[in-house]
Amino acid sequence: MTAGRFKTRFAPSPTGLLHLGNVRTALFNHLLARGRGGAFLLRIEDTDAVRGHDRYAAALQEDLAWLGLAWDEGPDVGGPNGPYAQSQRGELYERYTRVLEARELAYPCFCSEHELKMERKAQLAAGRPPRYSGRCRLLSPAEIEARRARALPATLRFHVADGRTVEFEDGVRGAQRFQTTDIGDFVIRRSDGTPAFFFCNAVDDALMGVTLVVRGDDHLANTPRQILLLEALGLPVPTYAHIPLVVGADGAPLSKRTGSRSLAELRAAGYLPAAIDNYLARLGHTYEEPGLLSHAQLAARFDLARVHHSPARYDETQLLHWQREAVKTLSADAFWRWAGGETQALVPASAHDAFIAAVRPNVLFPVDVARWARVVFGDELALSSGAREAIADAGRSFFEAALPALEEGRASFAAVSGALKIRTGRSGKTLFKPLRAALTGELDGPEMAHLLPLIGYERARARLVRALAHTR
Ligand SMILES: Nc1ncnc2c1ncn2[C@@H]1O[C@H](COP(=O)(O)OP(=O)(O)OP(=O)(O)O)[C@@H](O)[C@H]1O
Repeated sequence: MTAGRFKTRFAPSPTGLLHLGNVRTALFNHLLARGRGGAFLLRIEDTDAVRGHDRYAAALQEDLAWLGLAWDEGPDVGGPNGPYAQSQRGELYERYTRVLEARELAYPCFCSEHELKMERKAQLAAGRPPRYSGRCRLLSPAEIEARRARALPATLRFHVADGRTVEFEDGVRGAQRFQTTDIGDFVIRRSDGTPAFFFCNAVDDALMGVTLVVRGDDHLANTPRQILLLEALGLPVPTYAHIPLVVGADGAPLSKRTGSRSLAELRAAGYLPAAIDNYLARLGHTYEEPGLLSHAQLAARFDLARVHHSPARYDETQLLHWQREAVKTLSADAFWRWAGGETQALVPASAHDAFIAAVRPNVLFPVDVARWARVVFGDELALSSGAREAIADAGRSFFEAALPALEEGRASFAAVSGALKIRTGRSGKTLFKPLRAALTGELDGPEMAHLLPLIGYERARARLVRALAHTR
């Protein structure tokens, strides 16, 4: 067991792809570890009998690595407290349940689901909060043996002494108090022999030397139970910080079960790690700095005291804002890789830098870049309906004048539009709109002064001839 060093962790259950809710929890833990020179640990919580664990465990590691949330201990990288997948730690949990049994703090419970349900119903009807009555704790050794002889399924329950108060200082929510009388004896091993989530989770945090647990406030009610377990086992109790969940537009928490948009999906669409990083670090947490920050800067300024106390609402407009900021900062090489195969195939090497400079302010995703690559370098220019209309409105005489103006100005947009202004007497929108429509097929886009040299004289000429044909 390592002690002392500041250590946070992310402990997902690999039951689906990570969404922005769980990713933000991972990020907050990572920022805290990096900001305080501590360690960040990744643990895979795969004890429940759900299929697909391996696939999702691999996917979540890929996601975290892509986002730059490298773990100092965990799968692949190893560390002194492994193994880091709970499915490989069964013996350890057994050992700690035996400790509780030996201390007479855990006992087998043979109550059936039906019996428990009836008990809860009766308690609720009597206006009391439902909790296990502790009935099986009173069984004598002989009665226990008799039930075992009948092969009755049994869970293992942890005995919670009545009349105590569990107190802890939550890193976000401040002082917390829970009465043990409200908790009741709870299950630490299911009847199929698998250990319960909060048992393994608490034991692992202690054994792995985690000093700060930052997790969603969906876990708040587990915390007093986990503190009681760790105290009973004589294991160190970490500090806890419960952060409000990220909710969707409908106000419901993002969840794997409800098919919230996954990080993998956002990555495939071309969202950049810096955009996600900056968006999530500010989702329910305040930074003074308005601009894009590096991960190290985000970490240095992260503070649990600035985590908001109400649920954070996922807002795609904000995410797009950070995406725009992140696109601005991509190096030419990174931009090129991000832009993808279609753009790489269309844009000649000699035009790389000029093309990036031209389109960068107008693109958010690789599909946008590819669209401009087709507009500039494609042979077949598609005309939007707006562009068709603008060309028709400008009329035949406009394009008859545009051809010699192009001849004169060649690939300089200032020269071409200047010559066209003289020839047609038009200026402003009435000049630029049909010209852009004919040359790009669109009414908006990157500056024509940047685009025309890339489109080049030959292609531009063909496009004006085609526009002329459209005016007939
Ligand atoms: N919507 C959310 N917002 C913020 N944190 C979340 C959200 N959903 C889950 N978490 C947190 O992510 C961490 C990892 O959780 P885990 O992968 O086990 O997901 P989960 O709790 O099973 O969620 P899900 O509902 O998506 O299955 C936990 O600390 C959990 O509190």
